[in-house]
Amino acid sequence: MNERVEPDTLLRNPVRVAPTALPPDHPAVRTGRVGVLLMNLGTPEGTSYWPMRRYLKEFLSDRRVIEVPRLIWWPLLNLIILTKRPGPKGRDYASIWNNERDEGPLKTITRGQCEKLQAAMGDSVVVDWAMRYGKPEVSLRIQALLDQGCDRILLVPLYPQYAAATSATACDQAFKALMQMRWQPTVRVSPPYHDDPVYIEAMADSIREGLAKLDFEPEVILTSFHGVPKSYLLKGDPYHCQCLKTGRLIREAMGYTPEQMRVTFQSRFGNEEWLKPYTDETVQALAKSGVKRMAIVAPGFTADCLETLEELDGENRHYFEENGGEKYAFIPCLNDSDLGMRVIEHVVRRELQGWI
Ligand SMILES: C=CC1=C(C)c2cc3[nH]c(cc4nc(cc5[nH]c(cc1n2)c(C)c5CCC(=O)O)C(CCC(=O)O)=C4C)c(C)c3C=C
Ligand SMILES: [Fe+2]
Ligand SMILES: [Fe+2]
Repeated sequence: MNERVEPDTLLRNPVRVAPTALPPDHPAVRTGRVGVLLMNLGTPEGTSYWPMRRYLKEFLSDRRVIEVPRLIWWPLLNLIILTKRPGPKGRDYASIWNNERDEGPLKTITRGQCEKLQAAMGDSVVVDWAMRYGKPEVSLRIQALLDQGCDRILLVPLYPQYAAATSATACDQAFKALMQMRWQPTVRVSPPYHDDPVYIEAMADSIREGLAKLDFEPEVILTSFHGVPKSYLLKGDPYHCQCLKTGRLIREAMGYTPEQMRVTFQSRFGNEEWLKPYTDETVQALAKSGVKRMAIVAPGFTADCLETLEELDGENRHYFEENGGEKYAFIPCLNDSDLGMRVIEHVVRRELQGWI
């Protein structure tokens, strides 16, 4: 017999009964499942010129990231930046590339987080992951969750601190996909967790674990966050304040003085003033002032990526050593470690209350 689904059971656990409205595999059938979509920034598909250019073009065309008027930005981006930047940045990416999987570490780690979260949550939810720029696309992964019967979706921007340039643009991308839908799923967005005690404790534990592996005790530890232009702070973005609060809470949890553990901002781009103090300048100044042993950690990154592995573990290490520093340690991000998964699972379970 040709099995059918009763119209009123399309919403929950379709029961196969005598022929009525829709076949059970019709795309409109929703089975009342809950989806969780982990969203991170994105990474190029390859390290050669064209994949790098495509990635940078998508990223740097985002008005949430670059707020310079288009009339000025468009020629600058297309004529200069997209000609010059893909080459050297591609080489930087090649130095940290996961050759086994042929992908950036950000992808490998985010997939790992997704798989581990799915294992921890069991059948109660369907967990997936997507990238704001590049692949896997947010719109396709939302569709994949719908195809698996999800009628409620929790969007999880994987950024402890909120910034319009990261969390908001990831959500924009999800909402853009929802705009095309007749039957939208019900959506929740997980909030920033910059001061959540579970996150702060996980960071403190991870730093303790990192320090315990060293053959030296750092005189100074930097907590380095990705920067944004200072003008974003002045326009009301809470990112700067959230970073400072995270930095203070981690420092207090570890019992360091403000001299021993400091917040800095890295990865500046262009000539505008960005959030200060700059990580690279601080590293150089510390070495020049006679500091011989330092460590650096990046609490704002949920996964290791170009900005941590190449910039913090590579570039800044050289700055320190070139200027008289002797011992330098980079402490990895939480990634898909037990500590990292404790944080993600905590945030997800809290935001799913009432759904599962
Ligand atoms: C030019 C403006 C940029 C702003 C503003 C910005 C904010 C911002 N970015 C992250 C996290 C990441 N950024 C990464 C790489 C990266 N960032 C920018 C520019 C801005 N970021 C560029 C151009 C790049 C690509 C590399 C380069 O060309 O320099 C990454 C790494 C991705 C990877 O594949 O490894 C992350 C992660 C945050 C958290 C943030 C503001 C809060
Ligand atoms: Fe960035
Ligand atoms: Fe960088």
